[in-house]
Amino acid sequence: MVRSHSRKSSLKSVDLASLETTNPFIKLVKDQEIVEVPELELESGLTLHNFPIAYKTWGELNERGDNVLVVCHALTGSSDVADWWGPLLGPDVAFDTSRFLVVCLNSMGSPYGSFSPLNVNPDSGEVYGPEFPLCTVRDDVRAHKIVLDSLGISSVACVIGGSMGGMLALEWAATFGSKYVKNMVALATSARHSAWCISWSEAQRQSIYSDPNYLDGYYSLDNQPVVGLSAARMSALLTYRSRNSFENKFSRRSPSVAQEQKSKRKQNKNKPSNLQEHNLAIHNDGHRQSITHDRKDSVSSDTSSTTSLKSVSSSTSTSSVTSKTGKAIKPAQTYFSAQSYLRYQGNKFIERFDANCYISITRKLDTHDLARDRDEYDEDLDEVLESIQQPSLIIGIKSDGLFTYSEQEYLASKIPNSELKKIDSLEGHDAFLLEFKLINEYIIEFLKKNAKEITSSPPRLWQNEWDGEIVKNSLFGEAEEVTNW
Ligand SMILES: CC(=O)SCCNC(=O)CCNC(=O)[C@H](O)C(C)(C)COP(=O)(O)OP(=O)(O)OC[C@H]1O[C@@H](n2cnc3c(N)ncnc32)[C@H](O)[C@@H]1OP(=O)(O)O
Ligand SMILES: N[C@@H](CCO)C(=O)O
Repeated sequence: MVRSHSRKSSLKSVDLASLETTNPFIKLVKDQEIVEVPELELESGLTLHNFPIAYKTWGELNERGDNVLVVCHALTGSSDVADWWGPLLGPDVAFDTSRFLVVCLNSMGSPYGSFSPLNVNPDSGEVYGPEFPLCTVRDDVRAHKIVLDSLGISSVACVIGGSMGGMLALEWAATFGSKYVKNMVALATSARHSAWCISWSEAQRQSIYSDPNYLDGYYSLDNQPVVGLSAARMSALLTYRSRNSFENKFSRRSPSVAQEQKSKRKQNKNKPSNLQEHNLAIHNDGHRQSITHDRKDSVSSDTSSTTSLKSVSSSTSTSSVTSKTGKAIKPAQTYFSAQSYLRYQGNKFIERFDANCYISITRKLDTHDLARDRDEYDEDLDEVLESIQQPSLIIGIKSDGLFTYSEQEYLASKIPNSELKKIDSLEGHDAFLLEFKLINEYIIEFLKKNAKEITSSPPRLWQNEWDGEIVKNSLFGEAEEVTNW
């Protein structure tokens, strides 16, 4: 793990304590900078003033101000590249901190420090909540460019991102051109959000809307619509993996005791005493907002789960629940490891994300269309892509059902100076966050070819904190040789 070395901006720093008053999620990201962007006109025509953008940097800027890698995060990521692409970050790996200044800026709408529904609206004195303005991917890159300027950056050696981050990478390349953005790497992404992806966003937002605690988005943070938000994350996760990765990982296994504990599925102390309670317990297992506990002791009042099927199962094998004819009831297995995984992931997510932010940032994805309002190309997507002059690397995942491999083929077929690489992983879309070895190799190879002046320069002798130890970067050896997976 490499620690960040903050590069200071000439923009005013935001008062963190005041931001944290209304946004408890900011403190999940350590050591980031948050600056105030004085003004930006959004694509919608609305002008924002003095709004926060969070960022982190690693490495040092060279004298020319051009050894910069801009790394863009995905939907629920933050500026902390070390947190989600850690193995790619450090001396001599893809995001080579001994030669590049690596910068990651947080997208608007995210709860991790940039302008979001959790900020106070100066006009009302209340948090924006559902009144937060629509911000697009193009708005993000224009806001982020203002921050890069404030860091003394003259041009970007390469912009890199996966999924939503890939949308930003494409917008960076199209908006600022090849004089400013020299190269681009886009993984598992699209030039415009597909009908399939828009539909998944919609289904996830509907989960949130249907939570009685949602209150049109005017909920208080201590009573978030966590049921809807966790359901949204569960269905999103299914789109991030593949059928075969789940089959491989879980099959029809039951969860282990540890997994069951992780999913917070409580044992019901009161075993079902009759057939109705027994059936009810199976029926509502995992229902987070069960009201039945008001009527029956036999159903847990725990907010994260209701009655434990395990107790039901054991009760049915050992208990006296019987049919009218006195026959012991033995239900088939109804609780599986795959379920406990989803419940755990849902629980984990509500600890780190906000429902209005989720709605805002999924709407951002839906608006993504590289051709929108690019009148010089008659809003023709082929023409917009053909205008991207930068050497580009497109990385696609064969099993990705969300941003399909054929979408990556399309990008590579239209962007003139591009190459396409494949990740043959079972993991589906999220392979862009998991298949570090291959991604590292592809990016190193691409940068060696296209950012040769920087990759072949001697490492800058800044002191690097690696695994807590202060070490000097090696002056010898090729990147591949020192990459120990
Ligand atoms: C401040 C911030 O948090 S910034 C945001 C960080 N996140 C991002 O950037 C978003 C991108 N990242 C992601 O989407 C994910 O982290 C990924 C795709 C990279 C990896 O997902 P993970 O959840 O870490 O991995 P995976 O899907 O394998 O799940 C592993 C977890 O499920 C648990 N688990 C596995 N099987 C089961 C099961 N049957 N029942 C219960 N739990 C299970 C594991 O114990 C593990 O728990 P842990 O997270 O407490 O270690
Ligand atoms: N797992 C990623 C997927 C979105 O591309 C995220 O949560 O950001």
